[in-house]
Amino acid sequence: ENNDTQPRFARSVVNMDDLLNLEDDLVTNLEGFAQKLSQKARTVRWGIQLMREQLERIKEDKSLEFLDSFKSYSLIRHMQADWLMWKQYLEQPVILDQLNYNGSENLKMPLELDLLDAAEAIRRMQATYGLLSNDIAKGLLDGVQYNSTLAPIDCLAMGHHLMNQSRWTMAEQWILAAIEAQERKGPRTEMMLLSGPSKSELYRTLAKVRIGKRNAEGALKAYRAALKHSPPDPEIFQEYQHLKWGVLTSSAGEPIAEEPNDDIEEMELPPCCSGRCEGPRKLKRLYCVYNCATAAFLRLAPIKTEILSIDPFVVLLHDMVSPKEAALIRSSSKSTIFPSETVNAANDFVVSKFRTSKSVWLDRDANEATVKLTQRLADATGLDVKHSEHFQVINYGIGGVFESHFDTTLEDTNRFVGGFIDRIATTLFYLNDVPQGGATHFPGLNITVFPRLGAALFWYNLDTQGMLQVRTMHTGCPVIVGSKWVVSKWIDDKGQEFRRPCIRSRSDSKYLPSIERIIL
Ligand SMILES: O=C(O)CCC(=O)C(=O)O
Ligand SMILES: [Fe+2]
Repeated sequence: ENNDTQPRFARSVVNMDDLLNLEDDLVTNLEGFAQKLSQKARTVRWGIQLMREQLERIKEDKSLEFLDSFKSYSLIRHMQADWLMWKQYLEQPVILDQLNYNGSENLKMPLELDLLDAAEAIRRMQATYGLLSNDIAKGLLDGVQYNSTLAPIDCLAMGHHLMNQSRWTMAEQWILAAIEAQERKGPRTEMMLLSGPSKSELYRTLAKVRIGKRNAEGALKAYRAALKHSPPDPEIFQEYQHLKWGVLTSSAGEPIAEEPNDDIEEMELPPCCSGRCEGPRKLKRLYCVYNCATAAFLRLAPIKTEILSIDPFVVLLHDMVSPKEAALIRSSSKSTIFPSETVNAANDFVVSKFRTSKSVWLDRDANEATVKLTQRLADATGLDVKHSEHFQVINYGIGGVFESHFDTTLEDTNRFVGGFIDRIATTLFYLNDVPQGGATHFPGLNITVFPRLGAALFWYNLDTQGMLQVRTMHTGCPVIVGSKWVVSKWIDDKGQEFRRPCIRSRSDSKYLPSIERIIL
């Protein structure tokens, strides 16, 4: 993908202000244009009135034969010259002032690619949480009713997006939602003035989707509805007739693309982003401790530590980031944050659909907050955080996800050769509450952690012999409402040899100076 220089509006919330400002400028600009148009219309109307009066005065004379020579002169002059002036005036276009998008960084319009990003995000969110199109259109998201709805044109556009992918079943849901939205007479959009969609267009699209689904009966029914709602439309009628004859002669048109399998597995999203799944979970009950063991300072200020799993070791550390620190980190990365990249098979960094977020690296001295976080993490984990990567600030926008993955970079067999460094542990600091969705989920552990401002999720990717713990596979679940800000910190295996030495069995783990000692 060579779209790496595009703003990718859907992938973060940081550019939404730019978009709102741009929309504001565009509307103001259009208002200026409308003013010029009304000015012109006023001039024309006034001209009409003056000419009418003139005409009445002339006609007041009983008969045209008595028209005096001055009046005749005046009429001829007017008709010969003034109408030319009018013609010129009327033909002169009213110009819409050009906004300078191309030149300016903050005046970028969303592209087709952005709409694609946004529509894909909604499709993924729907598949992950099992949301029905009509519920979304009515503002009912995973059981929560919001005071906002989608317009018919929004639903129709989702339908078109899915039709392009031959996802007929979902497309049909969206077109039906569009029809319902149309009937609901909810908030109106200005496009109703220019391009509808009309009822007949919606039903015609429904017919096309049903042809895609090979549901000829349903398609005919939709065509009949389209015809009922439109003035006689030969094009629709012809489509209807074609289908009818095609059905009667049982050669239902050209072959149609197979519908792709909308399995969540195919999208590598786990089935339980909602956190409401039954399933094996080793730790049946909440298990909390005050950690005052991994640093002397913690005897004064122990860290509330929630143990989520023992093997692999996963904990949720509380009060690791203050609201002020979180705000500082967010604001200091807003201008530098960029579409996140992942490494592909050819080892290139690419903007991918597996990770729809924006991110930026901050080193430990970037600001007061990163300095504090570094110290707190060292205290909380007992690890040597000098051996770690920079902080990575991540923001997810519409339906933002990070599909299931491991954080490690090496194969087990390469981990101890050539001086390569791998990520022994991961920390995710949550910088805000996410109103809905956006959990970090471990499919292999049935653990779903919803972001809470200030909490930090910590786990070991490698076991005490340096091997990958396969159950540390994890997912950044789609954000449903709001946005999600996290900071990740990956800790190197190299450099922790004395803090978390290689040991053969768990019973030896009492010799670990690192955080695992809190469970002993
Ligand atoms: O955002 C999340 O919850 C997961 C992030 C993650 O897995 C990563 O950055 O490696
Ligand atoms: Fe990760």
